[in-house]
Amino acid sequence: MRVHVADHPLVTHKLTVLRDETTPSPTFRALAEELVTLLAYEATRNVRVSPVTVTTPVAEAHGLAIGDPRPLVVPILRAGLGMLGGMVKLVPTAEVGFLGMVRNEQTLQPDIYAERLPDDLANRQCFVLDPMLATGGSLIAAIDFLFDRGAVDVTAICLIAAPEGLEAVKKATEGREVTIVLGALDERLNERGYIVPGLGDAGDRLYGTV
Ligand SMILES: O=P(O)(O)OC[C@H]1O[C@H](OP(=O)(O)OP(=O)(O)O)[C@H](O)[C@@H]1O
Ligand SMILES: O=c1cc[nH]c(=O)[nH]1
Ligand SMILES: [Mg+2]
Repeated sequence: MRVHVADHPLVTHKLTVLRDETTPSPTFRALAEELVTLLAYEATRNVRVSPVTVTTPVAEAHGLAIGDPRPLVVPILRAGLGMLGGMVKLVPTAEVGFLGMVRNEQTLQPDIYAERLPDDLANRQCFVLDPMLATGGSLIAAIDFLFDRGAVDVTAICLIAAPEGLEAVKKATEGREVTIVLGALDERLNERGYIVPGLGDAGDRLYGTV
């Protein structure tokens, strides 16, 4: 598993405002989109491309086009939806599929309650969006789901992760082509499975639920 933790003042600045409990939902939503755009730059480093030639007003230019089949972007509902706009801004030709997941706050086990993805993901590159990687249970379930459908590699973009969750994902995905791109790797999980210092419940903060 490849892990990349962004080390850039713009990312850290935006994350700092996102973490602040006084930041209201509209600002939180705007920042989540901006952050994913910055992280997507690294996450798409190995996106499949094919060579193309275009004609400029001066000469022929050899370049690249985002590959065929198109990458599949999968936001994990609810909170991952807050990252979708930023991702498709950067990769507008991507296909988008959805996975609805909720973590049982007593057992901390994830449950998949909705799915709208292509049946066959053979040979597809997938980009999973979820702001929080806490115990890792949700991301492991999402990655398993995509590989079971035939995906060949999965890159997850998360704004904040806990070391315990990152380790769990690493163990669970051994031997598979998995990349995790993070805005920050925080200190730990608390006794309720929340990331410390984290930002609280990302879904609630995005959508104003209290
Ligand atoms: O790593 P884990 O311990 O599995 O926790 C992380 C998950 O928890 C949050 O979703 P939540 O279940 O709160 O659903 P929501 O997006 O609808 O708020 C978050 O967006 C992740 O999907
Ligand atoms: O810190 C956490 C843990 C799980 N889900 C969240 O939204 N935040
Ligand atoms: Mg939530």
